[in-house]
Amino acid sequence: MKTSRRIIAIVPAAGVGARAAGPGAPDGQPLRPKQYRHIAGQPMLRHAVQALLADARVEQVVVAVSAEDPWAQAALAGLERVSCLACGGATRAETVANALARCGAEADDWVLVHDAARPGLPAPVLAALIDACAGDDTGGLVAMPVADTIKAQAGGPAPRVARTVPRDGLWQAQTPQMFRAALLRKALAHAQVRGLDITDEAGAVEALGLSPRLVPGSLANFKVTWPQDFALIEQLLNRP
Ligand SMILES: Nc1ccn([C@@H]2O[C@H](COP(=O)(O)OP(=O)(O)OP(=O)(O)O)[C@@H](O)[C@H]2O)c(=O)n1
Ligand SMILES: C[C@](O)(CO)[C@H](O)COP(=O)(O)O
Repeated sequence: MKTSRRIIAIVPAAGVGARAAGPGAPDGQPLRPKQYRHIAGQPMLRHAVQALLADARVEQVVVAVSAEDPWAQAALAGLERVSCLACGGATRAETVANALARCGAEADDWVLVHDAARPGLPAPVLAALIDACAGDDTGGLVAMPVADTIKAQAGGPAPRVARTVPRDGLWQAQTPQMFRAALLRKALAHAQVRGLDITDEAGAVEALGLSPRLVPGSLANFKVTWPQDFALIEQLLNRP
């Protein structure tokens, strides 16, 4: 029997971008979800998808959008190796699980999950993740070692420090995150049945008792989350 080892990317793009919305557009209309706002001349989603397509080992990019999404087709027009599924869920994890159920990945295929909100993924970071995971039994994720001193917040009306948290060995999770399709399906189903609040694929895999590989990421791969993030990502993506 042939062992399938394709790499299929899933881009969850069914969020509303509430934290990025700010006060709204100057004309009073609500802003479109952040993944469709233009950065360096094209939608954020298109940048994120192109970053994955830059590695020829990625066979297909599956973009998961919400059912009433009127923007995805235009945002992805003309891109090869890209398909779109209207399978958004109430949470990011649900969107990923829905896409995983419908994307056609076989058990042994690798699945790379990458946020639409991370348009600055550098090609060498993606290549390093694929290289590191291809020979790994569990899979892994891109992440950044914590550089700043970390404070835990105390209760009360205004934010105050409860304590300083030792940062040794702490990493900030980014995407892409790369796992075999069968493992990721099992992990997401397990998290759902147990009612676990997981915010990334690695978290679901960890809940099975496994230890995903950490691959150093990049500051450029930050998640566009707040209104002020657009100016920064615009500068980064406009750099020659
Ligand atoms: N139900 C959801 C929620 C999020 N996402 C996607 O998950 C990625 C990371 O999520 P985040 O940055 O938190 O995006 P939003 O949920 O849109 O942002 P917010 O929490 O500010 O509303 C984004 O590509 C977003 O579109 C998704 O596909 N389905
Ligand atoms: C998956 C993720 O990008 C890792 O940092 C992040 O958790 C997604 O954002 P959310 O705010 O947790 O949905």
